[in-house]
Parts: sequence; C-alpha cells; structure tokens
Amino acid sequence: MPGQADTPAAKAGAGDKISRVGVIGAGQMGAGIAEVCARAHVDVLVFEQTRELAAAGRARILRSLDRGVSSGKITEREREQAAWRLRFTSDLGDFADRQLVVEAVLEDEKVKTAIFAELDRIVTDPRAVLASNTSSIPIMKLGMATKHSERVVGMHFFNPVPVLPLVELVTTLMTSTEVSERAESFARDILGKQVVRSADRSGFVVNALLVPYLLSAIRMVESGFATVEDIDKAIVLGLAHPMGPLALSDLVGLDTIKAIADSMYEEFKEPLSSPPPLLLRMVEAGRVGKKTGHGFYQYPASGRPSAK
Ligand SMILES: C[C@H](O)CC(=O)SCCNC(=O)CCNC(=O)[C@H](O)C(C)(C)COP(=O)(O)OP(=O)(O)OC[C@H]1O[C@@H](n2cnc3c(N)ncnc32)[C@H](O)[C@@H]1OP(=O)(O)O
Repeated sequence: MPGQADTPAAKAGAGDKISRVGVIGAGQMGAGIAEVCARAHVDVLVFEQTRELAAAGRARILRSLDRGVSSGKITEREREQAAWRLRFTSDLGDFADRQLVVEAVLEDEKVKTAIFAELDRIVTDPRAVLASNTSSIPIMKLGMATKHSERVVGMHFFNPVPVLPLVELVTTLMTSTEVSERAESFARDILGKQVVRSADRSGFVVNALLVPYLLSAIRMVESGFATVEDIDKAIVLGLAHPMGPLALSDLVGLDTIKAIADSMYEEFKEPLSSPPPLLLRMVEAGRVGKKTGHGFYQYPASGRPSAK
C-alpha cells in the first residue's frame, strides 16, 4: 500500500498492534466505526447479512467520506484509500483472522449474545479482542455467551463516529488486563480517540446521564409543558449544547433510546429511566428519527429538518 510505512498503524508496530479489524453491522454506528478504522489505515472487514444491506452500508460510509472531503477534514486521496480498505462479507467465518472485532448490531441482547457465541468459535487467536458497541447492555452478559470471557470488552463510540472523539471502554470482572490495554491502545493510538473507562453498569457513563435527560424532554412534550422546538431552542441557546434533546433523540434513533431505557430500567429500576408512552407509540409507528425520515422532526432526503 503506498505510504503505508508512515501510517499510524505501521508506526504503532503492526506486528503486535491491531491492524485487521472486523465490524459487525453497517448501520449508522457500524458504518461510522468502519469508516474511522479505514481512515486510520486499518484493514476493515464489515459483516452485513445481505448484499443489499452491505451496499447500503458502503453507500453510507462513502457519503460520510464525501462529507469529510467537502468539509476539508480529509483529502480526495485519503477518501479513496479509506474506501479501498473497506471490504464487506456476509459470512462471519471470514472473520477468523481478525485481531479485533467490534459488534454494532441493533440493541437486542439475544441477537448480540448469539453473535458473541459464534465469534468465539470463529476467532481462535487468544489475543484477539471481541468488543461490543452496545449502548447499554452489560458486557458481562455478552462475555458469558463465550468460552473466553477474558477477551470481551465494551468499546462504545458516539454518533457521528467520525466527529465525536470519545470511546467508553468497559471492562468486566472477567476481562483480562492485556485485552483491555490492547483495546484502549487501539482506540487512542490508532484511531486517535480519547478513552474514558466505565464500570460495567447499564448505560455506562454517558448514556446513564444522557438517557434520563432525553426521556425527561419527551415527557415534557407529552405533557404539553413546552413544544419540541422551544425545548430544543432552550437547550441550544440556554446551555450552548450543539443540539437540543429532541433533535438529538432523532439523531440517536428513538428505537435505540427505548432499548437503552429498557436496559437501564431493568438494571436500576429508576422511574426516570422508564420509557414514556409517547416514545413507545412513536417507535411502534416507525417514527424513529432521522434514519426513517420522521421523528420529532421530519427529514427530507435532502435539506434541513423541519417541524413535525
Ligand atoms: C446513543 C449512543 O449509545 C451514544 C451516542 O451516540 S449519544 C449521541 C452523541 N452525539 C451528540 O451528542 C451529537 C451532538 N451534536 C453535534 O455534535 C453536532 O450537532 C453535529 C456534529 C451532529 C452536527 O454539527 P453541525 O455543526 O450541525 O454540522 P457540521 O458543521 O456539518 O459538522 C460539525 C463538524 O463535524 C465535521 N464533520 C461532519 N461530518 C463529518 C464527516 N463525515 N467526517 C469528518 N468530519 C465531519 C464538520 O467538518 C464540522 O467540523 P468543524 O466544526 O471543524 O467545521
């Protein structure tokens, strides 16, 4: 590969450090994770169930790379090289040579535990790291689905992944120090992210604080306390957040917020973590936010969001 000797992966010592990554799922988080890995000169293999989903995932990543070019974050050449490093498969067996796998499928504990059990059989290198980008499911539950729970960690990225610099690293009572250090070094030294460590508690640090706040904003709308637009305006102008809680809920996805709330409520039984009926109805209606074009706001295929 041209110029590879200068790449961050090569500088870090590709023999020992992670240079072959697998990402499971090319939805908004999986695509973002695959993109930042490819931009960091890492060889990336992405699993999607069908050719159609793989094509949609690739298109999502290419759009984001285009945005990186148009906003001056990366050059045309870097865009091309990153796209070239991304391969897709619908056979998890192809992950046998991966040194790190990041699972980023929907927030469903059964689906995730089945994936971890299968990955454990496929990826036999004892030094390989098996990571989940789960937003809230305790990592121990995923580790215990494997025979090698010492290899399992949480690596929780934030949306949009190419823009937000944080990774929460979650280790369990079973995770080995070597595995947690490899995962941390990959996120920090190869991807250039900043890492905070969190105990293995549902929601970890960020969502444990964020989700009760988002649910409170949804309850405000539900009770007629204030409008969607005024709540968001108040937070943007009054607290200097980049976006208000309802726009942010749309960005994260209301289905994801419900799944996180369910998981946190199951763990802590805090009323503030219980999903309000308006959230449940919107999820049932398929109005889950930006990814479906309709949530608290409407998102035309192109252009700015508008009120519901
Ligand atoms: C639920 C999960 O478990 C956890 C989560 O993910 S919680 C959600 C966390 N996310 C947030 O809180 C998002 C908060 N919102 C934001 O940060 C901002 O509103 C936003 C980044 C989404 C959009 O910001 P906005 O200013 O409207 O857009 P835009 O100007 O196009 O982009 C902002 C910056 O990102 C850069 N950028 C955007 N897309 C990019 C891409 N694909 N690649 C590289 N850079 C990109 C832009 O160049 C710009 O950089 P600059 O400030 O240096 O010029």
